Amino acid sequence: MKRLNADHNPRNKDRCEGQELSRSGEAAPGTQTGPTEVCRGPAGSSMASVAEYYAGKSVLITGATGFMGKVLVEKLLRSCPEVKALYILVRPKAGQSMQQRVNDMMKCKLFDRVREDNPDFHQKIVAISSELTQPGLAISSQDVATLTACINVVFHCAATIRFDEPLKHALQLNVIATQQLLGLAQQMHHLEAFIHVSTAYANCNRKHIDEVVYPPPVEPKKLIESLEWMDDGMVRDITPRLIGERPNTYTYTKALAEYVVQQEQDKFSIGIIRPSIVGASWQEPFPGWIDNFNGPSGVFIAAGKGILRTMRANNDAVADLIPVDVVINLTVAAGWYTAVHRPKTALVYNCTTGGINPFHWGEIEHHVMSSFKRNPLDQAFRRPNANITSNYLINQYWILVSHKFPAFIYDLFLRLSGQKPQMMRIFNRLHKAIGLLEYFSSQDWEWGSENISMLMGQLTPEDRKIFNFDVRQLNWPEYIENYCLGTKKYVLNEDMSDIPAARQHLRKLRNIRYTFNTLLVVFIWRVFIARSQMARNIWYFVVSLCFKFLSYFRASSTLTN
Ligand SMILES: CCCCCCCCCCCCCCCCCC(=O)SCCNC(=O)CCNC(=O)[C@H](O)C(C)(C)COP(=O)(O)OP(=O)(O)OC[C@H]1O[C@@H](n2cnc3c(N)ncnc32)[C@H](O)[C@@H]1OP(=O)(O)O
Ligand SMILES: NC(=O)C1=CN([C@@H]2O[C@H](COP(=O)(O)OP(=O)(O)OC[C@H]3O[C@@H](n4cnc5c(N)ncnc54)[C@H](OP(=O)(O)O)[C@@H]3O)[C@@H](O)[C@H]2O)C=CC1
Repeated sequence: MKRLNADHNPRNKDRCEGQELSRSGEAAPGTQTGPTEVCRGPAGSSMASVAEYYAGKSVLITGATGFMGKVLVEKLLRSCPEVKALYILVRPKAGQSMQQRVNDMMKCKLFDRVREDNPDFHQKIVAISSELTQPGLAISSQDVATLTACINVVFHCAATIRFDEPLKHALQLNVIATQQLLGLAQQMHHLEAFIHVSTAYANCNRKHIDEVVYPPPVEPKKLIESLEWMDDGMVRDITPRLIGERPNTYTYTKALAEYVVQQEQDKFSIGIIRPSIVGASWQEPFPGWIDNFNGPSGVFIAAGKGILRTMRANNDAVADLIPVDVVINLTVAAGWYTAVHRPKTALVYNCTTGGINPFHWGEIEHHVMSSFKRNPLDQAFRRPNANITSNYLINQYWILVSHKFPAFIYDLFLRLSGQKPQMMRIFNRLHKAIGLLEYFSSQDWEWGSENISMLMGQLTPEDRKIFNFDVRQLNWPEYIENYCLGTKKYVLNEDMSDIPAARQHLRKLRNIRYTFNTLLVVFIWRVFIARSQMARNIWYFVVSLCFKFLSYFRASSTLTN
């Protein structure tokens, strides 16, 4: 471990020696953040509660229109009501101007509680036009001047989270844009904390992951320079060699980004948050809030609609889901801690559940299925009945029997009735998506969580409740139930009052299945009987046995009367 010369920087003058809270030693010298040393900030500031700290502060958020960014904006407005302003970097998209997008975002149900507390909450949100893939993040010089003059805390959430992103694009957004944002942060006169949102899977090539920044797979600067002159075809060809044991360009570029962020730890105080698989909210602002198909949500929905019947996953592997509100509470608290205590080196927080309150994919399957049977989704294709298996061949068999065959029959029916076939197309997309997720559901990892415990210990009892990230209290079955309901209400926008009709629909599907199965058995049997003497003999034997039993039963009941 090399202690970096934080005190060479005038901004770090009042950093002081602190007590050691955790020690982990695997990373290479000069690249690891541990042991995590903390130090007291200026007298009095360490006594401030989280909300007191954010009072009067200006905060910059990237990725505020995304899943986690929105929850972060909401939480800061609701639980730190004295925050001065939230500057959010937003780009125009899909024919909508930046302002239209921000207006739509603020109308979202997620903000209902904030709206109740403060109907004028939108006045605190300042949208700044920015395209992160452009030079200078495409922020106007006037906006740069505003940001450098007033920002106290930066939360960097923006990223491409697609698993199939071409390397050049993933690098552009996840690494180069991060570098540019760090450049902007350096110019900020009053910056107190820079919080970077990474992923717990940035180092998924390791089995045990400590709260340290590991050596990058390649020096980011060199990679950026090399990719500059390569055309897309060349980059595509060398991507598998570059990403090595990592499953995709997403985890690879997130690992590089962590390193790039850590390189700036001498210049300002940094925190790196590493959430695992972020799911619907647990408690805040209400249980079950979710607004996208990413990660497990798409899988749950596909299973709830009866489309997904089989997937490769290990029943006994830990499903490291983490509720979005837990991640955001930790992020806000880490912002407070980083600003107030000014750690000498970037502190990494592994925001995971597996080591603290483990739950397994097999259990997830059970609870998701029973939840969707109790509260079905509208117009299910078949009755929800998904099974996970770690066996490749068994999975392939069920894909053929339970995915491809029904899709073929359904598309045939659509064709015959003059409609456009669609089921095969849906299944092809589903297979692509689950194929990309299987890596994460087929194995498990261990994450160290000393910094999380340390942070929890630093909060006042009141803050521990307001910014709760103690997942020991998480009741998984209840959480999964609310998660499934959340996908129904907020992702699919289905009406809860239609649940009785959805149940009726499932009963209809069950009856269709029973009828179909009975007809199939009768048909096969008839074909068999017509062709085989042995089958006929068995059939006569069974029928005569039934008759004998009936006559015996009749005779014995006549005698007793
Ligand atoms: C009950 C059984 C129990 C099962 C248990 C097993 C569950 C396993 C779950 C494992 C999750 C592991 C996640 C690991 C997360 C790593 C953590 C992070 O840092 S990173 C954070 C995590 N990052 C991610 O999760 C990113 C993963 N997603 C991707 O990379 C891309 O979306 C894509 C490659 C899958 C499809 O690309 P492309 O073909 O260009 O198409 P589009 O993108 O345009 O979408 C097309 C359609 O598909 C829809 N849909 C989307 N996702 C899913 C899904 N998962 N599923 C189903 N559907 C999905 C989408 O809504 C759309 O529908 P529609 O509007 O047309 O109707
Ligand atoms: N979701 C998960 O399971 C996990 C997420 N994370 C991390 O959390 C962070 C947030 O993830 P999440 O909220 O789920 O992701 P989303 O995809 O929901 O949000 C991504 C955000 O980044 C913005 N963005 C993307 N490209 C650009 C661009 N070129 N210019 C400006 N803004 C851009 C998006 O803006 P726009 O709306 O304009 O597209 C959006 O606001 C990411 O860093 C991710 O790596 C970590 C672990 C798990």
